[in-house]
Amino acid sequence: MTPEGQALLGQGAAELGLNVEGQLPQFEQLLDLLVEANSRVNLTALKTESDIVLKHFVDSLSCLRGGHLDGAGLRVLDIGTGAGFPTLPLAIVRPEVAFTPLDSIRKKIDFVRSAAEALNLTGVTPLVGRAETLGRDPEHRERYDRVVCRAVAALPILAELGLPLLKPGGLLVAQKGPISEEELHAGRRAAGEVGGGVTEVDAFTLPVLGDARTLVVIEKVGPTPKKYPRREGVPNAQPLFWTAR
Ligand SMILES: C[S@@+](CC[C@H](N)C(=O)[O-])C[C@H]1O[C@@H](n2cnc3c(N)ncnc32)[C@H](O)[C@@H]1O
Repeated sequence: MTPEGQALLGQGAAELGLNVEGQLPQFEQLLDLLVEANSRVNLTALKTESDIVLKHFVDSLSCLRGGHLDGAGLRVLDIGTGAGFPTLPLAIVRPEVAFTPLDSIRKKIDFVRSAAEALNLTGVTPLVGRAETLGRDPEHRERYDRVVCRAVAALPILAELGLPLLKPGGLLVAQKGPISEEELHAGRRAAGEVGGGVTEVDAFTLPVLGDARTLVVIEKVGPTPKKYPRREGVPNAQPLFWTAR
């Protein structure tokens, strides 16, 4: 990583209240692995060092706002992790947390697995599959303390995919760009339908770049009805309470 990249990472993390100096070698290695893998398979649209540092690394770390991922032994599922975001940056700074990054695309999870091994992130257990399938699997349903997801789907869809996987009292932390009142309203209704309630809507700007971001937190306050999640593809095709696309 160039000195400019290191400075951006340090500044971005500092704005989030984090000091990542000790983890700089791991972030540098992750950058190298991502750039190298991206030259062979298309893993992420972001290609420049500054984009990867700010829009992948720092953006993923912004998920730590609110302290919802602080706690040794927390079990965290990352739905639609893609090339490992937000899991990999989070696992670098929170090695005491157990992360399960999930994606339906095998080549993406192959990368996440090899990167986690190379970085010695022993708390990371990547999984190929769909959230709808996991949500109906007794080995995964109601087994997680937290579900995180970044740039995956509209809030009502995330509520249906995420809430079945949470233990009672668990939290879904959805990382989004700016969110419309309509999406938020539908998300609140969908959360209620699947046993959750929105407890926090944290609008902020991304360090350095100033892009608008929102962290929406949904708490699992009651059981999720057995009929959720619906079968693969249905939550996306017919989102609960949400028609505006
Ligand atoms: C736009 S990408 C975002 C990737 C990553 N979270 C990030 O922020 O860079 C969305 C990812 O979610 C995955 N995905 C979408 N729906 C899914 C589902 N129901 N179960 C598992 N993965 C899903 C896709 O395969 C894709 O890799």
